[in-house]
Amino acid sequence: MVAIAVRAVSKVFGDGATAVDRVDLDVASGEFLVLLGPSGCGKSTLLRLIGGLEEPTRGEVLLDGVPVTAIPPQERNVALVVQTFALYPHLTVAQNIGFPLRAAGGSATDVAARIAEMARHLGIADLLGRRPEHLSGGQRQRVALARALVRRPALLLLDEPLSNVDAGVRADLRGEITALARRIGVTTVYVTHDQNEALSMADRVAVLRRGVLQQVGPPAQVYADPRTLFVAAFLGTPPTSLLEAAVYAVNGRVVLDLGSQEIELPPGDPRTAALARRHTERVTVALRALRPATDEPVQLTGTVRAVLNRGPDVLAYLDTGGVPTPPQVVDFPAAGGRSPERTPYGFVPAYDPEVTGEPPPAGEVLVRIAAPGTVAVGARLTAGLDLGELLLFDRAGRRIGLDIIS
Ligand SMILES: Nc1ncnc2c1ncn2[C@@H]1O[C@H](COP(=O)(O)OP(=O)(O)OP(=O)(O)O)[C@@H](O)[C@H]1O
Repeated sequence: MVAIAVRAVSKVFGDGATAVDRVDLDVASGEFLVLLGPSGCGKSTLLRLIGGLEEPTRGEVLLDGVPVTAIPPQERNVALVVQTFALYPHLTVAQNIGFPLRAAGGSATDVAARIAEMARHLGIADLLGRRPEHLSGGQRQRVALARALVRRPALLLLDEPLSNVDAGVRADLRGEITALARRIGVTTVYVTHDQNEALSMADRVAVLRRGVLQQVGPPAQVYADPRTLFVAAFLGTPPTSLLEAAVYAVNGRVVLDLGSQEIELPPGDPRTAALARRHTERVTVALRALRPATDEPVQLTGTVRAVLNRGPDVLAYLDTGGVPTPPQVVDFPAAGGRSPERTPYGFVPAYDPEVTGEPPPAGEVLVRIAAPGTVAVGARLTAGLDLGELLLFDRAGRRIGLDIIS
């Protein structure tokens, strides 16, 4: 096992594209770290930089304190498995798994024992005589993992290894990979764009956007306590609802005006001081799926626009009449919006001057209704709001009041 230190690493490709932008990251020995982010955010490039397969333009990567570029490839003891891992078609499963050991001059007995051990770990002992063409996608990735791990690498790098595998098998393999990495003791960096995969597998998850590291932490923490609007929007099943609000903060009263409804923060809410400085500003309110109202002091009412039955629950798409922030979280301050209008509190919010054009569709929040409950399209529905779970972001996508909360 090896500890990874990424120090102020940037990677700029020949065409000028910055794939990785001043990333600092530490991965402890034996840790399972997942790099998460949308397509093109630099995950694979960062993984390759960690493995020493790419050289940083600036900064350096150290494995157990030694810069990787200083270590010859054959001595790096790094194994990489990618999405479409090529097995040798003319070799059997056993020969494929044993290939790296034979290439390194291992004895026949030792090679056979290690093949049997890896095959047992990955549940493919009955496939050893088959050729890759007679394997399913999931079985092939098991063989690829066995071949990567048979050399007992100190560092395992996995680049979307399950994206070509059927959904059911993928769920099984997620659990097996994390259990196996822990059992055999290998530091693992796993790349995915799938938040569920990341949250279910990682000891810690590192979220990347456009080459910039947004946040690193245990899955539950990154989910519950996102530092940026991007992280809040990227993590959420069902998707996080994002609404625009104008801040009214006068005489100790703090109201988030959503257009047709409002959320008033109670006196003493830890975010009050931060919001008091933002009177008349426009902020983004991020809401994870709500529940039908019971006796919460703050509630949102709307018309049910669509209903999605998901088995264990029903998801209602509630039109609250508010203004949405685009879910893809475009670069601020260019987010879509509406023409400036006075709020009921008598001020014109500080909207971005460049915003013009059509008013966006009305803001929608998702309400999760426990099965077997249901709700009709067109019905009025009131959702309850837990203010402790309300996330607020400024126009640069930074969390408001985080300094107070954390
Ligand atoms: N060899 C290369 N030459 C030029 N640009 C590259 C090269 N490799 C990656 N890039 C660019 O760097 C950026 C990051 O790419 P990278 O493959 O690391 O992203 P990713 O998050 O892994 O995406 P995906 O999930 O789609 O694989 C992209 O804009 C990509 O086009």
